[in-house]
Amino acid sequence: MKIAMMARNPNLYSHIRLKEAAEERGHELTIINTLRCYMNIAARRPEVYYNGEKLPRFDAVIPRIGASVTFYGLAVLRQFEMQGVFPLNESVAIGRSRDKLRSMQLLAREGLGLPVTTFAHDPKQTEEVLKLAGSAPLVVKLLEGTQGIGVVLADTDRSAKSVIEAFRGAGVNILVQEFIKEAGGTDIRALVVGGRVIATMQRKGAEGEFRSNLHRGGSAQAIKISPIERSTAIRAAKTMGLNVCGVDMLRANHGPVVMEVNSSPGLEGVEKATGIDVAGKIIESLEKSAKPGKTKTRGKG
Ligand SMILES: Nc1ncnc2c1ncn2[C@@H]1O[C@H](COP(=O)(O)OP(=O)(O)OP(=O)(O)O)[C@@H](O)[C@H]1O
Ligand SMILES: [Mg+2]
Ligand SMILES: [Mg+2]
Repeated sequence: MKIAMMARNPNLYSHIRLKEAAEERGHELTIINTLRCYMNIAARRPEVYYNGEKLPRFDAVIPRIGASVTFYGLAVLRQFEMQGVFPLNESVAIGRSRDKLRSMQLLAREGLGLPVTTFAHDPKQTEEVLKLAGSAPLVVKLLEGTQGIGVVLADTDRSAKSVIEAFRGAGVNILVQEFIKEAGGTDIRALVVGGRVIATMQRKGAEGEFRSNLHRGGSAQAIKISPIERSTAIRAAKTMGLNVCGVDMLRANHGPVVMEVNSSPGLEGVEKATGIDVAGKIIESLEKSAKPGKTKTRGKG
């Protein structure tokens, strides 16, 4: 196969591993800097240009679109989809997963376990939102945050109120969530590839930190998950329409709750913690589905 990987930094662990895994299996993988692509979107034959040249037709595209370049990255991905190139994850599914509020609404509709989550626009409703979410401790988080930045634990209703007001003052959208204390600063990341859970790890926050993100100093180890956790992860991936994703869950007293679904999961933490060749499994799943012209949406949404 001729595979394109949209990525800005070719030297990231995940990108190096995906390239290796593709080449080991006899494929050709070209890394394309997403932001350096340009295109004539009105052309009848959709093309993508790069470094002054028209890119050849690929059989598959692996989008690794960072949160900060979602908007442009998805436009480039759609252009590939319109050519019929099979995307590892479709643009619509990635777009959906980047919005926590939208994601949670879809997951709730499927009956998946979620932390109690509230949202309001008008600052006058702060008190009501707090009441709906239960009472402190509460987690206040940015709708489009990443790496744990913009996730705040408020120990009292008063501090919750001031955190909400501070975020509102900064003009950003937030969610207010019940704090799953019993998770004890850990969460579970299940890597779902092609409808199967292929690797699972537990992340634990640094001492005194409730956020388990590896970027915030957390550590990871392999873990076995329960059948309910497994089916929750698979259903979450399916609901989001993602072929490859990392489903993050918290172990609540009443069962697993989904926190978020990441469409470009990092491979370093999970491969090192589990010893599983996640990159290889991703390429293998691509081999099964990627035939030119097999994209379902062709960018239609
Ligand atoms: N409701 C909650 N109850 C308990 N802990 C929580 C809750 N929400 C978030 N956390 C902790 O904070 C961490 C960061 O939260 P979350 O994953 O929502 O943020 P993020 O910024 O999107 O991170 P990511 O880089 O994974 O996208 C979680 O991994 C979890 O450990
Ligand atoms: Mg996130
Ligand atoms: Mg997270």
